[in-house]
Amino acid sequence: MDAADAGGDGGVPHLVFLPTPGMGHLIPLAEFAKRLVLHHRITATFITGDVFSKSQMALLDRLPRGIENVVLPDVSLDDVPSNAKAETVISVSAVRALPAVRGVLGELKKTTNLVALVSDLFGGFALEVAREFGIRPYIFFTTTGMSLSLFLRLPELDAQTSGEYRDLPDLIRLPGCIPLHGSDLLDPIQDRKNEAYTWLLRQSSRYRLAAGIFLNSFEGLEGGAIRALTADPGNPTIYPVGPLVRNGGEESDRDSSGCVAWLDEQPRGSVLFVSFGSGGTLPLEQLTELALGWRRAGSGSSGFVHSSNDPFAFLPEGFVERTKRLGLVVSSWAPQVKILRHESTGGFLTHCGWNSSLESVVHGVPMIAWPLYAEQKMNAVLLVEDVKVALRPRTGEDGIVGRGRWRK
Ligand SMILES: O=c1ccn([C@@H]2O[C@H](COP(=O)(O)OP(=O)(O)O[C@H]3O[C@H](CO)[C@@H](O)[C@H](O)[C@H]3O)[C@@H](O)[C@H]2O)c(=O)[nH]1
Repeated sequence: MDAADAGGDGGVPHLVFLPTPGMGHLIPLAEFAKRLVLHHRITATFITGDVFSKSQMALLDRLPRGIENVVLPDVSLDDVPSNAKAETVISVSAVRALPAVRGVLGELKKTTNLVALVSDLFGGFALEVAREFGIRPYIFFTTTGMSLSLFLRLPELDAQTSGEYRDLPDLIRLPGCIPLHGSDLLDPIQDRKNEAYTWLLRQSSRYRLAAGIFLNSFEGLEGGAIRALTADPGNPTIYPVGPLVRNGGEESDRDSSGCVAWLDEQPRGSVLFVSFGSGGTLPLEQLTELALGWRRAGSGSSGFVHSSNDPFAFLPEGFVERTKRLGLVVSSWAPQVKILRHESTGGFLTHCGWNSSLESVVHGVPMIAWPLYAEQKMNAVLLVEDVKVALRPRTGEDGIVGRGRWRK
């Protein structure tokens, strides 16, 4: 879509972006908005909520002029069970926020040349609202073409399948994609009785209402999937706009952790960077095996990142002290893009979040795939078996990757 195509009767075309909370969604959506505003005659409003974290709001505050942010009051989730899965919580919040979203759209319709709404992958319900206001509804899909293919086929797959997908005897063949075991499909569809599954089904069945879907991937990486998605006349227009990754020059990437200064001192290609994204955690037993395996590896060094409030408390006693010369442990947010593009970094042990995967591919860093949740197992299959830019550690019968398997 370009500015001319956006149409409207006068004034700079204005877009509304509707992200759900979570850095993995916000970072690429913000990157997309930034490029549209800087390279096209477009202005934009992000609609967020009180529930967005400080660092998420800071990221939006740093966007260029021409991008505003409207913060909606929190919706009540008192009736949502405390053990509800993230996909349920996000979908319920998204639906309950719709009246307030309508209010903002109504105002923007009066004051701007509002032409389109772009929501992230949980935005199925907002597509209908955009149509109510006579503006074009788009999805920005923050992960792979392979996952998008699954989302678009989920209603069909649901109708054809009884029982759980993980018990299907045959591989699942999404068009143009490497075949998958049912157990590799994304986590929230692994239990079809769980509400999270019903919500994803409801979300994905609305995808065909979209005027188009922006996909954060590219043909050089997922040629088969993207060609099949674009060739299917039943799909909305697919725009493969990836890889949309930050360049490492952002304020959020400043080196308060000392990572870059430490990397400057290490030999070229010698460092393994370990990070499980903005929300990944490991069971204590696995974290201990990983830490001890790393120490046993001896030569080579690691940046080790963990996103808990007090990650050091989870490491084996004395670990930080004993590994001081071997590597660096960072307690919170690390300047990941700066680390990946540093010449000392030779590998990345990652949870296979799609932004991390793209950042690694863009900077030519081979990966060790350690998927944890969401669609990460699917991403791992793609990276290991199809694109062949990652290896996968062997898991023992107890589901743990032992320290020996970590040896160089
Ligand atoms: O210390 C840190 C930790 C993370 N990041 C950045 O945060 C983003 C993390 O994104 P991603 O790698 O995609 O992980 P998640 O935040 O876990 O992403 C969620 O959203 C992704 C996109 O939909 C999905 O692929 C994942 O499975 C889902 O968990 C990346 O840009 C990282 O560079 C940092 O800069 N520093």
